Amino acid sequence: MKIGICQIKVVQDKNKNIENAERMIREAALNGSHLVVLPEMFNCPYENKYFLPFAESYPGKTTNKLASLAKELGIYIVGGSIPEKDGDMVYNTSYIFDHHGEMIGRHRKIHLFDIDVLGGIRFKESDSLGYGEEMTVVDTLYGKIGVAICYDMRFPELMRLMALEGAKVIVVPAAFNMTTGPAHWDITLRARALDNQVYFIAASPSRDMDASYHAYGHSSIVNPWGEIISQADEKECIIYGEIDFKMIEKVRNELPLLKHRRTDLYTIRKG
Ligand SMILES: NC(=O)CCC(=O)C(=O)O
Repeated sequence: MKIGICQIKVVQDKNKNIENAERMIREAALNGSHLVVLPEMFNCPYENKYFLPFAESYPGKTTNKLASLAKELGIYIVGGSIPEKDGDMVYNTSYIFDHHGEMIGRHRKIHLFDIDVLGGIRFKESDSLGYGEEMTVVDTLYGKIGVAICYDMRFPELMRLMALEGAKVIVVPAAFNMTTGPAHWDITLRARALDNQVYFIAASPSRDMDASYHAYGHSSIVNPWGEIISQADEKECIIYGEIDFKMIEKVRNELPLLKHRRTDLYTIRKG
């Protein structure tokens, strides 16, 4: 399975963002991608004040475009994430489409990015967004794929549950920043891939120093041995990588971490 990650430059015009995503998805498909991945909030600047005005209910303009592209091009799309409106709530939501254009999964970000790093970044997603409540693992022709969004990847329990649920590939639309990105991006992706013996696919927007949030970029594909096999810099681009399912089995057989877990000891006992 060939993966294409579109590291999109997000602007303040939703239509332009959708057009740009379409252009890049078409290019990635033309170059042989079976699964195309977009970044977190790819149709909307990553700032609380934009989430509600850019939000749409399902089905909407953005998801209709993704569904029709998936069908026309015969590819799977993990549609980054967009602000999703549901009643009075807005969620940070990723829609997943199969090669027939059917929506096969929807992940609402479970862990909201509420942080305050002294001298660095402060962000409080929960000021404008609601919490997702479910893990997302979808069935594809290629096997099971887990989907989570950005800050979700910092929670090893969720990643492990997806692996135990059968995911061989974990896809994470994301948007780390210039405080945490240089310090934590590579190491987190590599650790999650290594711990769970999965391919780990992380998609970021490109960096725009004129925006209020400076995305780290560095969209990456990491193999189950923890090696980065493809990585972008900070600019708009598409990167590619092959998923070798035999390698997942080989690593899991040679180093049977998932089998060696001592689950009998992993419960905190009181008293
Ligand atoms: N959009 C996000 O969830 C950002 C997460 C992030 O930057 C981090 O350090 O975690």
